[in-house]
Amino acid sequence: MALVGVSGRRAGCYCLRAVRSLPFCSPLQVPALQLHISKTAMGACQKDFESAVNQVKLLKKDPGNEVKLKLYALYKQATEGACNTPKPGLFDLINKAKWDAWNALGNLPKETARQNYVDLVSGLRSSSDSSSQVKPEADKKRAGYDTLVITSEDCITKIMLNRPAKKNALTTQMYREIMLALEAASKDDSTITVFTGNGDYYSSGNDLTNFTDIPPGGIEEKAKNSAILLRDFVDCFIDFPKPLVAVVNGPAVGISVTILGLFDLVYASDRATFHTPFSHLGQTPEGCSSYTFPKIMGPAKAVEMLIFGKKLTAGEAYAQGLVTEVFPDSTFQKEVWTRLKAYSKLPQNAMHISKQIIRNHEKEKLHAINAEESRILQERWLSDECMNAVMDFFSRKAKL
Ligand SMILES: CCCC/C=C/CC(=O)SCCNC(=O)CCNC(=O)[C@H](O)C(C)(C)COP(=O)(O)OP(=O)(O)OC[C@H]1O[C@@H](n2cnc3c(N)ncnc32)[C@H](O)[C@@H]1OP(=O)(O)O
Repeated sequence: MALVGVSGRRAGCYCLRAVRSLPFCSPLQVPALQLHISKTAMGACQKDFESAVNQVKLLKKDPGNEVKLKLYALYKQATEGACNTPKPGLFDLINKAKWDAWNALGNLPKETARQNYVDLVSGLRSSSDSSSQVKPEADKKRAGYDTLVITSEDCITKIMLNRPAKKNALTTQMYREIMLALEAASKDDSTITVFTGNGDYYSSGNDLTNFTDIPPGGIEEKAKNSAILLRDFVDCFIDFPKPLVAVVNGPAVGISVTILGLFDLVYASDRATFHTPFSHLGQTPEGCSSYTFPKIMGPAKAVEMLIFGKKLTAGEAYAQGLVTEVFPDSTFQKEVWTRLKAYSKLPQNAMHISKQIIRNHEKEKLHAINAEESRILQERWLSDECMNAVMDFFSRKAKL
């Protein structure tokens, strides 16, 4: 089984740009996914799986590169199991994107991968079938994401973190899906892109179970991979070309707070709090916050947050310039979305060019800071301080 005929373009956020250049030659086929069923793909839903593989070739509409990558990864997982090939080189963009997508599935069982593949194709078929009908300009949920709900309406693409039972803690898969979603949003018709959380939390930050899934190369390899993931993830925010808005519906922790310094608007419910307990976790700042926070709120207040882990209320975060505006929780959604819908009607090009003027001169510096923060964290994650903090969380001794 092979993915064939792919070609790449040069890129900064290389993983995602590689996805962009996955080819789609004919509107009636998915030639990048010329799949042959492997004999290893046995099991309860084998027939459904084979049928789904065939249906992919008959899709009327290009499902988009992120979905194609997802299909590729699920197919490989279903037929060969966990990613077992060496990681392609840094500049082998296409193969690295494919490898990353497959590797992100970790130890997902083959049967689950088969089922997920079947479900994904079924979703694609129904959206492909219905897209040939006349449709109102309706809210369209994007297929191909397990941890996010992505919709586009009124020229706004909304990326909603969707693990409410886990307080929207960010798993490895979620980081990858967010990067894919940002890449797609940078190219879609929307004017602005919005992040928010489903449920009572905006996000509880990095999912601490990310530290428990240790690869064969041991914890050093885990730390190295995590540092690369972190750097790539934050790079996508630094480079994002359209106005980026955070609709902070509830408490925010860790990396979900630090990257707010890279957003263009931050609207918060008065229920939201902002907490970066890095020292408590034996960790250090990321998301460029070691630079953006002192710049936004002054060094004294930044130190209180980033070194001493002071949790800010929404009102305090507003007073310190991290938040643009705070709304009462009871009217938060209504007020914010009314505002954003009005903003989204402003001339798109003017807004995007203004963002470039405001942000571009700092991009190089931000990338360097991101690389340095990620490098330092790679070491921190191997420290006793950090490992003990993670173990404390799982033994329920510690809570923020
Ligand atoms: C690769 C890139 C790395 C980037 C690094 C970033 C650094 C950071 O983001 S540091 C911040 C890490 N986050 C935390 O330390 C938060 C840990 N969570 C908590 O302290 C608490 O869960 C909470 C204060 C957020 C909420 O407490 P509450 O009592 O309301 O709810 P819980 O019962 O604790 O949570 C429900 C459910 O969700 C699980 N969960 C919540 N947050 C996380 C998390 N960050 N990682 C893993 N799991 C989390 C929690 O365990 C519960 O699960 P169960 O229902 O299965 O017990």
